[in-house]
Amino acid sequence: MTDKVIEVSNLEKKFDKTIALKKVDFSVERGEVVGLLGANGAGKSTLLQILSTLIIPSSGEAKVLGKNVQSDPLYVKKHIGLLFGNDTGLYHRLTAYENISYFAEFFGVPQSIYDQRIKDWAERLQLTPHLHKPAGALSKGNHQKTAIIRTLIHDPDIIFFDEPTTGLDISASLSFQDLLKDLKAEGKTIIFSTHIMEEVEALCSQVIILQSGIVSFQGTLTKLYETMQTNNLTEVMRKVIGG
Ligand SMILES: Nc1ncnc2c1ncn2[C@@H]1O[C@H](COP(=O)(O)OP(=O)(O)OP(=O)(O)O)[C@@H](O)[C@H]1O
Repeated sequence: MTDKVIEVSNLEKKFDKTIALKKVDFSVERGEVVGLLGANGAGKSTLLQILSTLIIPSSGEAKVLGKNVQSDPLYVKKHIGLLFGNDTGLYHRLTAYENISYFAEFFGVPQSIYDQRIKDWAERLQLTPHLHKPAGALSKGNHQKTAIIRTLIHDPDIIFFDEPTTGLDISASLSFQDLLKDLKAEGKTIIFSTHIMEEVEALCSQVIILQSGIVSFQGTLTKLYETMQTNNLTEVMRKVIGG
């Protein structure tokens, strides 16, 4: 039996005259890691923002864990983690630790549990020496690592990452990839947008390609390679989005 945890049907989003998403249909099963690909402006962030209840669609429907994102936003918010690469939303005067623990308490995570999670993940992402510095004084990469831990601290079932490795160095990016593999092994469902093809090849069981707001492909990488008659993802994306 399939267990569809994300269902999107006929979804559209317009910003004045700009059509950001057009008749978008897809579903994601529990435990999938999905790479969301497309050129700048293709609609990736818009789609993730609708799934995260941050903006409302113009028409159509999006469901997360069987709940409509518009009619049940609180339920959806409780069960998702989200991170937007260009806007971490951290409080600059609070330390990295305080930013994460504030969020954990908001979600009712007991201190003994969140302390252990912060300790483990900070170690993995090489953030430990910076945990007690104000977020405003952190480098871009350490800021992003703090936001990654904050995204995961309430142990969400579904995780949306919009360009999560923005600002991370190679070592931290690889640690992040390992973290994603562990989350996948725990059965989490993850959708992440990225322009880094190596991340997609290393992590994704499925890919969704958006072109000018339209889903032009959804399926496994194997299927994508067969369709495009090459097993080089960068080549595929060059053909699909040009340049
Ligand atoms: N708040 C907004 N107001 C007006 N137009 C918007 C708004 N948000 C997005 N758009 C437009 O919607 C389209 C899709 O943008 P979106 O940010 O979803 O693309 P993206 O695929 O995430 O791009 P990138 O790879 O550059 O992050 C673009 O034409 C963008 O200019």
